[in-house]
Amino acid sequence: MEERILIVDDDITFALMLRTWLSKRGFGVETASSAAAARTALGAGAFSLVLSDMRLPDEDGIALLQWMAGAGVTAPVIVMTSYAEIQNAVRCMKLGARDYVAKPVNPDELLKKIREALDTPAPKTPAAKPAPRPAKGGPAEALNYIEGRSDAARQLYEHIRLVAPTNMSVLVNGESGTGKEHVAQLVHRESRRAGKPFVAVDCGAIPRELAASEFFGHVKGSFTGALSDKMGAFEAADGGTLFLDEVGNLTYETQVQLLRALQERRIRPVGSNREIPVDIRLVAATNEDLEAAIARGTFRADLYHRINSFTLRMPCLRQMREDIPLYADFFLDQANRELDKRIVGFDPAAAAALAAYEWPGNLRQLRNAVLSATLLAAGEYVTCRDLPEEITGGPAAESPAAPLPLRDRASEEEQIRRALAAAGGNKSQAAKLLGIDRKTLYNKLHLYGIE
Ligand SMILES: Nc1ncnc2c1ncn2[C@@H]1O[C@H](COP(=O)(O)OP(=O)(O)OP(=O)(O)O)[C@@H](O)[C@H]1O
Repeated sequence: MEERILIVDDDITFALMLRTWLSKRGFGVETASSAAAARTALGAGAFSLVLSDMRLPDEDGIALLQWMAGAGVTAPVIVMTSYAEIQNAVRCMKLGARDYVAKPVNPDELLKKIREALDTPAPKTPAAKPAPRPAKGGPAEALNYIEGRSDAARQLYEHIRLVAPTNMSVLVNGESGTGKEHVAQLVHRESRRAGKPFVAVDCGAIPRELAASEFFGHVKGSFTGALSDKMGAFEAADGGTLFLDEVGNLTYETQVQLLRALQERRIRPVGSNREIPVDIRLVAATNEDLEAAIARGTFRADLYHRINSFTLRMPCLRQMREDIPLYADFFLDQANRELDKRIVGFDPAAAAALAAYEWPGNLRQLRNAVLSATLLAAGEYVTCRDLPEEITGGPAAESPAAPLPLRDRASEEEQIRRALAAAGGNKSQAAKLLGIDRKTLYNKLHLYGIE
């Protein structure tokens, strides 16, 4: 019998992604977007495990745990929580949660914890069922990205999920570093071709004279240097997805050849007279305005229409400002793992500098900035000193443009202490960082007894 997991999270996109990912690993998965829906689902069917977010729209994870204990639901619970809420996760563990994972979720870690929870019977469970091993895990790549929560990001992922299951050719259009290749892979993973190959060709990197061979293959001896038979990208992607990156860089001649192959659904390797039928779904990416290229006469209109049954427009990072902290935390987590460091977060000034910057290099630039800052950070937090100068506005400009919001009383004291530390004890500077005037800061210092 398959193991059934209930995911409780009001972030529907994330829950669906997790459901797909876990289903592919052999679990039966259901989702609930509120504590009330979770109670209904738990009441209606047996689950082997519950994976619940800490914050739910109607109640928190703690209340759900208490209800489960009262209702005699013994399935182990793993809570998902942000770094800021680790304290609550600890409370959940005291209330009987089996484990917790930090969001953004690291898929390998999550799978490991799920398996551990399923393999170790709960102390009070009298007859734990023998757990059949879930299907073997696929590449960890599957969750190696995070979905933004801004309107622009939500709309992108909504469109991806609509177009992915179809056979339509997709053009991914956006600035460099916005994650076009990631999106192309996601379209593949969420399609019916997911079990088949995903073959990426960087159209900007193929020498003109080798393009035909790269796409269609060649037979030995067909040209100087063709030392053996070679399979082309079309044939390699048969049944799956062919991803043409930087499609605007194709020469006119190659565009004609591609168009023919796409129309006829057959290819002929260079030097061969054998035609091979191919079944591919095309995803192409570009950071160029292809319509302008058509107007200039450098890109064929007929090929454009072939590769562009549907356009996915990638928002640039500055259009998703509210997602910057989310991505920054995600990249920090990646960097901590990669560099074996334990940096907890960004100090207020660094966080504000990240939020205010324009990010011409988009997610790639943010990832690189966070990676190098993680390497440089000497304390617990990334500070402005650790960030590249173009982001902080130079070594002297430690004060960011955007003020830091003060949220609730619990976090306020901590924010104030961090702002003071970031400002080297200078109260005017700290007040500026916090977006409050000096007098208010003095009042608050008095209130919290901060010297
Ligand atoms: N949603 C995401 N979550 C986490 N990381 C991401 C996401 N999207 C992109 N990245 C990271 O940003 C970097 C750039 O992504 P990618 O190569 O897909 O961009 P691109 O738009 O194809 O860039 P280019 O046009 O320059 O080829 C990658 O290192 C990737 O890891």
